[in-house]
Amino acid sequence: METEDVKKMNAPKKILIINGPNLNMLGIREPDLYGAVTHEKLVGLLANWCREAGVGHDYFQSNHEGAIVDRIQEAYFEGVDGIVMNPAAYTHTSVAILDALKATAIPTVEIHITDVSTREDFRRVSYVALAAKHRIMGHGIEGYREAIGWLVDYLNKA
Ligand SMILES: O=C1C[C@@](O)(C(=O)O)C[C@@H](O)[C@@H]1O
Repeated sequence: METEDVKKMNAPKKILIINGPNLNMLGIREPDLYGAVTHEKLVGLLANWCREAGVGHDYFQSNHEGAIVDRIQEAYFEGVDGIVMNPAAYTHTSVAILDALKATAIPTVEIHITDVSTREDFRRVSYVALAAKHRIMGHGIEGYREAIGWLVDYLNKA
């Protein structure tokens, strides 16, 4: 078999993008911090960026911790190759989401629109970071594009 064929066989096929609580309010929510791009617009951008990166994707947004845990577990049984995740407020509180990421061992990139390291003290703690392969923060919506690119590169090399 040619090297190019092996590369294609091993290329990541599908990633899951998860947005946590209140990210469905993008465009309305504190635009000075989170910008003017609406959630609907972001969903379209994510689809474009995944297409550009040559990877399929599913998108999931929830305001509920358990629903996010369920979705991560489902991703494992579906054979999803990687996760891009903005856990939003659950970043700073959720042992359950950390445990789901550890249980499934799906390579995950954590992304935040704002730079959580320069905001309130409680935002400096990230449980998800303990399982994430990479973190991107403070690059606005563009951070999602970087996260997709980073994950696809990582999966291609893995
Ligand atoms: O909801 C969010 C969004 C956020 O994850 C971000 O994308 O900057 C930062 C979190 O602290 C906050 O709770």
